[in-house]
Amino acid sequence: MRVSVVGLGYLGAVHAASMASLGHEVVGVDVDVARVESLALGKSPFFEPGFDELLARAVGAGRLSVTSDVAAVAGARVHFVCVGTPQAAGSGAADLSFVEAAVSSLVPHLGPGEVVVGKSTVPVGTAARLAARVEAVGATLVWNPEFLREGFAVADTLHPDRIVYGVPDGEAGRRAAGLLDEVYAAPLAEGTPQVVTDYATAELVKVAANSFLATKISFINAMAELCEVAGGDVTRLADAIGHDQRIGRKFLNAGLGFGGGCLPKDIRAFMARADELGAGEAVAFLGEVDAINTRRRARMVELAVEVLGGDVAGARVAVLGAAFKPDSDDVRDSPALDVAARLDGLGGHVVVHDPQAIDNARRKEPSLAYERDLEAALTGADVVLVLTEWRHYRDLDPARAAALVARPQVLDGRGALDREAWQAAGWTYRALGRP
Ligand SMILES: NC(=O)c1ccc[n+]([C@@H]2O[C@H](COP(=O)([O-])OP(=O)(O)OC[C@H]3O[C@@H](n4cnc5c(N)ncnc54)[C@H](O)[C@@H]3O)[C@@H](O)[C@H]2O)c1
Ligand SMILES: O=c1ccn([C@@H]2O[C@H](COP(=O)(O)OP(=O)(O)O[C@H]3O[C@H](CO)[C@@H](O)[C@H](O)[C@H]3O)[C@@H](O)[C@H]2O)c(=O)[nH]1
Repeated sequence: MRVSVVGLGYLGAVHAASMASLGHEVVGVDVDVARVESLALGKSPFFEPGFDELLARAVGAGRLSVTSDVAAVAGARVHFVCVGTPQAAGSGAADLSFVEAAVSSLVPHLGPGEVVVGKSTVPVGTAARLAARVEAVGATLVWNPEFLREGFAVADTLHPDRIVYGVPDGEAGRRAAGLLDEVYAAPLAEGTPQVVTDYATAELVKVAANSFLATKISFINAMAELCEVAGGDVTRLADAIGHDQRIGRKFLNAGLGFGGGCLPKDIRAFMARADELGAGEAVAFLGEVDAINTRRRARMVELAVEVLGGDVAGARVAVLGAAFKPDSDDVRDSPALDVAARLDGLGGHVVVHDPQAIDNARRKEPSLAYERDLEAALTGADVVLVLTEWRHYRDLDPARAAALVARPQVLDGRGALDREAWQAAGWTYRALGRP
């Protein structure tokens, strides 16, 4: 089927190439001309495992074309809206200007019976508000939130845990859902659970899922705070409670907490929207989830100051990791980069290493020093902070690393290292939530 994808960022570009890999004829549209030029050549503008190959195949086979001219969407039967919904400047609310602009640009090119599919994460009530504009030209709006994780984006798109549609009542909604079923025929044939619901529920499913994940992470980080004052070990605690099938071990990794372009801004936007609806109390706990999360960053800085004898000024600080999570080059609200910047602000000579995110990190924090070679980053360090759990850091040989640094002191912000092995190699090992 001919489909269009408007907005080709981490979500949209992967969605477009994935739809092409399912055999659809895809036209991708983005207002960022440099991004369009790169994608049109089959070159990914960001790092995402498996995406380069998928993109090159889709473009090479002629199944994916990319343009900045939205008129090219004409003739597609399904149009996916994948533009950003960042946190608005000066408030926690979502900035919907990109979604508004994308829908406005699409409407003049829509025909009767076509379907506009919102995939961006939006505050509840957005779809109902946008639907009239789409329906005015005889098309139908479906809200189909996306749950992919960066680092696993291709697999999550092609083999999702579930597919959720928010559709309007009646025949138009049923027809639109049927057309979208044709696009997603392959994952549906694999038995992917499907939930078809109203717009509000579909929008809420997305922010509820991210709120739950954020809460689970902050819960274990709150336990880490308790472990720190009481002398417990949060890793053992997480293992023990995670054995309970009702709790589960996933998303109980204590450490520097959550960052990225989704969880932080989504819980803030949820609180802002709930306030507007007069239901702020229902999700007020998310304020605590956010506060616990940011306290972890401050605690990591304290720990660095402590092991440096009370003063960071002049010390060489090796920060391993800039991306908000491994297998991504995304530095949006990255806890690692935040801690690096705070230590730089205290006068430390901070050198940041990351296998993929240095260019993005440099754009965001230009005053930090960056080093692409891991051994060079470690050389002469007074303290080493592991802030993103890349495999490269897990695989470090602690004896070899000890020979490079000035002082063998390591702070494991992600529970990434084998504590016993590092201690055996002469390192002073400290971690959040562990004795
Ligand atoms: N990144 C993820 O892992 C992920 C997962 C699930 C949901 N989401 C949601 O998906 C949405 C997109 O997130 P992202 O991470 O891909 O953002 P992003 O910033 O990486 O990409 C957004 C893209 O939209 C383009 N754009 C903006 N306005 C446009 C317009 N009017 N027409 C065409 N293109 C336009 C931008 O140039 C950019 O390339 C957000 O709502 C986000 O919350 C993201
Ligand atoms: O036990 C854990 C798990 C994760 N994190 C951190 O939490 C953040 C988010 O991780 P993750 O959820 O894996 O990455 P995202 O790619 O941001 O994905 C989330 O946000 C997306 C955008 O909405 C959703 O689609 C996904 O389902 C949701 O997991 C990262 O900083 C991780 O380091 C922890 O600190 N401890």
